Amino acid sequence: MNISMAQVVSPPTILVSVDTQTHKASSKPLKRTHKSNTSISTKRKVPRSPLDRTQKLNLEVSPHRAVSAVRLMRIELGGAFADLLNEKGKGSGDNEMAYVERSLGFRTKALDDRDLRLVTDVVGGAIRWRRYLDHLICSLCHDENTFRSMEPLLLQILRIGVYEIVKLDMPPYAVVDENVTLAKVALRPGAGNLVNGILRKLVRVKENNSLPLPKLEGDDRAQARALAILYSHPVWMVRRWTKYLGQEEAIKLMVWNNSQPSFSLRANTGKGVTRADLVTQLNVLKVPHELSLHLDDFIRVKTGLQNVIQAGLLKEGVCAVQDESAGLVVSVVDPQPGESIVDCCAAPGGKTMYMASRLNGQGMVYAIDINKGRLRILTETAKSHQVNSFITTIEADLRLFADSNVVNYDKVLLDAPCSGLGVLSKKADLRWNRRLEDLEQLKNLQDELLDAASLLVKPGGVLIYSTCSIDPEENEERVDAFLLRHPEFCIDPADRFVPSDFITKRGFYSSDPVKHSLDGAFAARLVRAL
Ligand SMILES: C[S@@+](CC[C@H](N)C(=O)[O-])C[C@H]1O[C@@H](n2cnc3c(N)ncnc32)[C@H](O)[C@@H]1O
Repeated sequence: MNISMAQVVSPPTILVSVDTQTHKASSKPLKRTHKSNTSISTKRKVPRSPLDRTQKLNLEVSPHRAVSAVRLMRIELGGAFADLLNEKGKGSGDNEMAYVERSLGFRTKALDDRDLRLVTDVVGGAIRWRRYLDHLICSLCHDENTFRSMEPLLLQILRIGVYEIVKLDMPPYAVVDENVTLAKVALRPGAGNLVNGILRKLVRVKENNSLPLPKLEGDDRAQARALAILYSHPVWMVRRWTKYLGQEEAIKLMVWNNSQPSFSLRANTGKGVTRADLVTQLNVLKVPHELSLHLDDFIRVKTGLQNVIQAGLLKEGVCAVQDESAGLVVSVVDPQPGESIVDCCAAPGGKTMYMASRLNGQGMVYAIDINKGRLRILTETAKSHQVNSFITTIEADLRLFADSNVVNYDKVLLDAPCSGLGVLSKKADLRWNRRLEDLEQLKNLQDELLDAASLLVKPGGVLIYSTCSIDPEENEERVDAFLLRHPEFCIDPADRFVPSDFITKRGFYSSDPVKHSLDGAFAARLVRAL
């Protein structure tokens, strides 16, 4: 098959993409009225002289708290992504301090490795536990209005303090003092007094074992509201999971979502790096790891990802951060040398890279995506992974591309835009940015993309539909609706490609965060009649 770039590049992209990266206005449970009075500016300023810098250096404030407060502001008000800020690692320290200076008016001493780990823990934790923390802060305020009108920076400082005392069990009076200092220096003495009052009350109620938390009692709605505070999730998610999984499993899922995420690394065999090579490198870096039980090229890493990033292993394309649940989707595709595979919603390219490396030097992956910026990342990654000769990128809306394209392919992967409800442990802020209404929009888009993707499958070829959601309405229900519209397709059980533990009664692949300790993902293999 020959498909030149001129034929396929950039049909007009007229529809806006909706994917797991779409950030919507957050649906906060405890609404607050105060407008931001601390700007999160992204403007570059003229570089300061070294003298200026020393004058603005504040040695009283603990660096990890100042940086955490500013990161939290950037995430909540500026739309930055928690996981991306974490991935930047130590190298971004200077830039980070510039943000601190612009937002707080002073610099702190530079972050050391311990500070950096604390920033990751505190920021991730304060975001995940936001609803729980806000409930405690509001309960300990003089009155509800004080909470509702609290300025954003003050609230972030309190969230940090409460999280450190209640969830990290840090020495309480040191936490109180340090956060009071931060509030005084970054805001004003009165703000420090408020932080002092609330955190001291918290220490007392914690010591008496009487944290003001709701009881799990009353009707379903009341229980869902209580669970939403106790496990810090939106009420609609609690209700949905209670309906589909039952209360006990819903709680286990929320506990998983609140736990420190672990990561997997994939050795880049496309570049000739074996898993044994990667193990050697991780040993040199003293990064604790375990071999994946399910995939030959994968290694699990619970801590030490920062060391891997700092050593340049990702940048040099030695390995990629990829969850095993996503790797197993590629196993369901089962790329074979010589095949032509379309990756319909490809960017930023995690699955594209793995598929290309499994072609063993023969065949082509056509990577389509509507988002130019994300496709650019895919192209760069393909170069550093040395699989660019086996990938053709196509910037297009799949629906327009499929309508105008006459070529049929062996395999078509549709890794559809979805709610991302399976990856909430890794994407700490996603739960607050998703709304129930998003699901309806996403389901329509998924149906349209499935119809479009099906046009690209050759007779006898395979369509693989996947998501990183655990929601049946985005998974099995979309497949069922598709099969009703397209009787020329039928289910091809995925049990030949992934361990039976991941196979549902109907032959779909499904990873369950609680059962498998992986992200939640889904994939269905659908074969087109000859
Ligand atoms: C879940 S992400 C894909 C992740 C990717 N498969 C990976 O493994 O890295 C969904 C992607 O669908 C793309 N997308 C959304 N609507 C699209 C459309 N109409 N046509 C093509 N791509 C679309 C988004 O830009 C986004 O990159």
